[in-house]
Amino acid sequence: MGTGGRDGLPAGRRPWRLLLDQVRPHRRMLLLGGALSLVGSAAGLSMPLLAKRVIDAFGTGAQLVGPVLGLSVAVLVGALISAGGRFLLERMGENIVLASRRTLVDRMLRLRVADVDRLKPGDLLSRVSSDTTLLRAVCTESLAGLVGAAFMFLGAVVMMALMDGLLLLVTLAVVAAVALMGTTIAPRIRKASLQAQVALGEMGSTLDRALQAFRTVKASGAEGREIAAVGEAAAVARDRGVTAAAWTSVAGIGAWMSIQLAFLAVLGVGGARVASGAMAISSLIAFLLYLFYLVSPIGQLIQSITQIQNGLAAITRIQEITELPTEPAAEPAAAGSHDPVGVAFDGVVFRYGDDRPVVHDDVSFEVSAGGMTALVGPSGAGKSTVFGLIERFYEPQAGTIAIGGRDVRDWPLGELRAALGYVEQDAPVLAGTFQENLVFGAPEATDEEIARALARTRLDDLVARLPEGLETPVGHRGILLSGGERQRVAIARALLRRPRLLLLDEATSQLDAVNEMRLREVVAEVARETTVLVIAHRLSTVTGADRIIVMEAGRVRASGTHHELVDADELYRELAATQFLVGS
Ligand SMILES: Nc1ncnc2c1ncn2[C@@H]1O[C@H](COP(=O)(O)OP(=O)(O)OP(=O)(O)O)[C@@H](O)[C@H]1O
Repeated sequence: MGTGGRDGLPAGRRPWRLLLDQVRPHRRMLLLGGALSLVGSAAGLSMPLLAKRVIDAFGTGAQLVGPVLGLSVAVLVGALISAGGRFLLERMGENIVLASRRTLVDRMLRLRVADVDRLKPGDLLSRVSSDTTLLRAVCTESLAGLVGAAFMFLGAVVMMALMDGLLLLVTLAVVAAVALMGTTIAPRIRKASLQAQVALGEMGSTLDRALQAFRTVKASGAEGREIAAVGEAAAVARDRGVTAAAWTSVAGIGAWMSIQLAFLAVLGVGGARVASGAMAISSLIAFLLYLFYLVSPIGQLIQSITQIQNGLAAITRIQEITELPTEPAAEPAAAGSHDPVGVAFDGVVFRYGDDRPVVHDDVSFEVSAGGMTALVGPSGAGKSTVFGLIERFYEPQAGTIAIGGRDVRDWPLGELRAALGYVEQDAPVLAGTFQENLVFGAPEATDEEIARALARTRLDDLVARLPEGLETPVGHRGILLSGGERQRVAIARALLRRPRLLLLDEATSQLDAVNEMRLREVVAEVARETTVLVIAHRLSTVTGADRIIVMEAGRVRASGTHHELVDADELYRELAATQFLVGS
């Protein structure tokens, strides 16, 4: 994101280059579409001359059929060729939008977790949907339109020069004024456009927040405030859009007035020359028609400048994402060993950012392969962060983390993640059907493996009761399932990957006694086959763990079995006392 110059606009001409990079792969289509447009324009350029011939034929009483036929064919062929060229350019624009969306999404999903933590999902969405759309107009109408307009402009100038040099000078003085105005106004349009897109992104993220926490919004009676917040962001986008429109109008009015002046001047000077017999009336009409051909490229120029400024703003926002570093490629690993592995943290120091507090302050512990180990401790002690570091979502500032005796940095990322099963805290189910959620991490899982995972997570009864079985939708973020069911679906999904180490971040929400017992059974059973590291918020779920590690304020303060810790560690004794008190 460090490319911003003043006003958040990119420094130098880089966005231009980026814009051309988008177009380069489609240059053949651009050339063909552009060429057709040019031929269409050339047909247009021939019209005033053909019209002059028709007028002269009237005057002299010569044959009319030839000139009229020529004019009609030029109109028809010119229109058809222009339409073909335009279609090709539009098609190219759609291809550019598709390519930029694909690149952007590919990049986004490969970003590092630490970077995505800082970004807003709604804003990211708006970059993929709305910013990319702006590129279409730039690459079709603007770039190709500019080429066509330049051709028309030069063609008209040449024809006018051949007809009358003085009238041409009058006309060019006007054009110079318009060009000067365009260069002053363009940066303002671009700035307003960038700000409008930023406001749109802001609106997207505000709406996204409200939709993600729909129930909380309603339960908090916050609908009105959230509606107002989204509306405010939309109003900012509108204001910026209006600012851009105002500058575009200024440019348009300026151009229009200059053109009127040019027409009047040409009519005045030309009329006098016709009156004195220095110029034929048909030549003045043809000249005025060419002036018309000079005017439309100027209009096109103004429009192109606006669109290009919008496009440059959009590409800046797209570039902010594509410039971020990505994770090393995490290609899915080939099925390797499924033997359980141990974990070792050695002197790990970690903070989420240079300006953030230390979360792990010299954390060291070892978990041997197989069996179940629990991480317990007060909220904020740094337990979930242990999982984030094992998955290599983040890199510690000091110390080492080894999985199966090998430093995590020495594991190919895909292989490391294939060896791990990770069950996030809360809402770990995506949208789609039961089946889609189960095989999310293991698309090649067989029906037999799915049935086994369902049985192991005690979900088989539930699925048997559902009208559509595995094809039943689970709702957005699994909203149609209960908290306990969601957690077991997430465990089943992790198990289908046959992990060598299962990381289970227990949901903080209270499960009912039946669900809690089921979860305990599931975990105990899984621990017979693989290493299970569970973050427990309820000690009752882990009293049977082989080993319990007690964390407090970013440090490991004790470890042992439940009974050892009740005897030896004050904090653990307190946690146990409070929880059993509450539980009884
Ligand atoms: N993505 C993040 N970016 C910045 N800070 C974070 C991030 N995740 C956690 N933290 C901070 O790190 C600290 C430890 O968080 P962590 O989630 O590891 O604690 P925890 O022991 O798992 O807590 P809990 O039991 O409440 O889930 C907290 O102070 C938290 O605010």
